[in-house]
Amino acid sequence: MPAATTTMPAATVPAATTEPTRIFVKVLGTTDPPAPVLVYQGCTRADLRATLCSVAKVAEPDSRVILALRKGDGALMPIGLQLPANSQEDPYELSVKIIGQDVPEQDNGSEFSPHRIAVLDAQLTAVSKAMDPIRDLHGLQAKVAAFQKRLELAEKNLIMTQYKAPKPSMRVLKRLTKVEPIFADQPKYIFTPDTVAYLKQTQFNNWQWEDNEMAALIEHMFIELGLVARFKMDLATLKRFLHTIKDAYNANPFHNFRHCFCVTQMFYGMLNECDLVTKLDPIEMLIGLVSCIIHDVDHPGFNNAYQVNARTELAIIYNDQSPLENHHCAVGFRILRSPKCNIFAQLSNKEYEHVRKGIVRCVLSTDLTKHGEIMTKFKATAENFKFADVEHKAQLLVMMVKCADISNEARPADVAEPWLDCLLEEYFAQSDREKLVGLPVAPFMDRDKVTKPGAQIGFIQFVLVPLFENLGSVLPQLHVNVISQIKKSLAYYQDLGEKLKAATAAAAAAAAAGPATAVGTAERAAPAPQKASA
Ligand SMILES: Nc1nc2c(ncn2[C@@H]2O[C@H](COP(=O)(O)O)[C@@H](O)[C@H]2O)c(=O)[nH]1
Ligand SMILES: [Mg+2]
Ligand SMILES: [Zn+2]
Repeated sequence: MPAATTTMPAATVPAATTEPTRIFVKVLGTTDPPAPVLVYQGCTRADLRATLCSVAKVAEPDSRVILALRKGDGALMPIGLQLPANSQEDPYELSVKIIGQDVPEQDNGSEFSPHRIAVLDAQLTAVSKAMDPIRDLHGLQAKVAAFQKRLELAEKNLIMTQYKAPKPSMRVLKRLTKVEPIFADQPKYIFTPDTVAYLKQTQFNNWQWEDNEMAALIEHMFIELGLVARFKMDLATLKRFLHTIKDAYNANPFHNFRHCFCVTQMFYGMLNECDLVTKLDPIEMLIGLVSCIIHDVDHPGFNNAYQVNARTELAIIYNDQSPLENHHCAVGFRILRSPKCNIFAQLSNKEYEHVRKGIVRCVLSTDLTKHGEIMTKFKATAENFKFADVEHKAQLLVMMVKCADISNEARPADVAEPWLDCLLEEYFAQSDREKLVGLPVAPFMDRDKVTKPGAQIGFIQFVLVPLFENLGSVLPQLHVNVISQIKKSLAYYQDLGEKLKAATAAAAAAAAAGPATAVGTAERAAPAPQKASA
């Protein structure tokens, strides 16, 4: 006999305007038949959670209750109002975990039972929450170091202190609809001539700056390149655009606003060091700069492979085709479309179309699966490169944005190495999650397989050096600071790799000789070589 239909709480059912969606939900670990649930348009996600809890006979939902809804094929379904209707024969499977409870009887004992996964998921969430202060500590250490550096620079009069506005500064909220006005008396940053000259160098140290300062430095680039004047940008709009973008970057270990700043600054550094400011049109510099700024906006911290394998919303929306890069582009242009952030407001239609086309091309080109194709095309173009050729310059911009995106190892060692730690932290968080939910794990992301030299040697040898040398065939000035630094980095990691190999062999020999003599891991036993700096 079919179970009685569960409907949403009466108070949340709107005055029947649209037919509700009927879904069937089977509670895992019970013998109850699939329960029909009516999902009304207008109800909230919280209502839906409450209803699912009542179907599973769990008391009031709170943050300790973890619900996981899967289709029959195992795909996780977001518990939201767009759940497609299904049938009693093919119901959604609902697993419930209450944090703090042991694995109950309904666990079928299998390591990968949906219930066990829900339990592990809940534990991971709890552990992750508990880790927050530790992550903060990591961030705090970097902040303290940055602050010390600022003090040193201030003492040397290299930077001027921030002008404090008499009114409290306005907070720019995360979502576009809440963009707040920027007033003329907002905190202003006045950078010394030394700082603005330093900003033009590819060897710039990003770690000394807070987020607001980095936004102000990017604002400075627009002004200094003449883009504000040429495209009649309203300065308050430019500030709001930059702050809205800043807030739309997530606090990931790697894909965060600081990465956005580094990429943008490397692009600006290359423009200057390679004499491109006079060779490119303002509109081309605008395309490159804005591409860098939006290129990873709202990155979720999980890469394209994860998006596809976990069948996430982004993978569905973009049909597995560069879901992240498509998303960054869409979010960027959505922000730009808002009148309060539209730095393109004064562009003619023709100019806007050119800019949009160029930016979309550059951002989509940052998907490394397109790397080979772009390299081959540019190699052919570079043989007879002409600054008078618009398509040649469009390809140059693509290459410059790609280079800037992966340019950490082109910076001095003390700037580059912390970025590798950030990247690995993000990789490991992804692979830990993949292991937990049974998704494929890429070896280069697996904490049990990755070493720093292992991560860098191949990447530098087979991606970075060929990429920068390809661009360097058109921009030979890149050899002076950038390509030479990349090669120093390669030598450093090759040296570290050798030392690690020797230490691993020594540790294995010691272990074979008897457990008492095997001390520490190979990595700990390896003497840390000094990394060559610029
Ligand atoms: N092994 C390394 N991989 C790197 C490094 N820098 C970047 N990357 C990889 O490239 C992509 C760049 O694209 P993004 O738009 O996601 O930033 C990044 O995700 C890494 O996978 C590096 O130094 N070493
Ligand atoms: Mg990206
Ligand atoms: Zn990036």
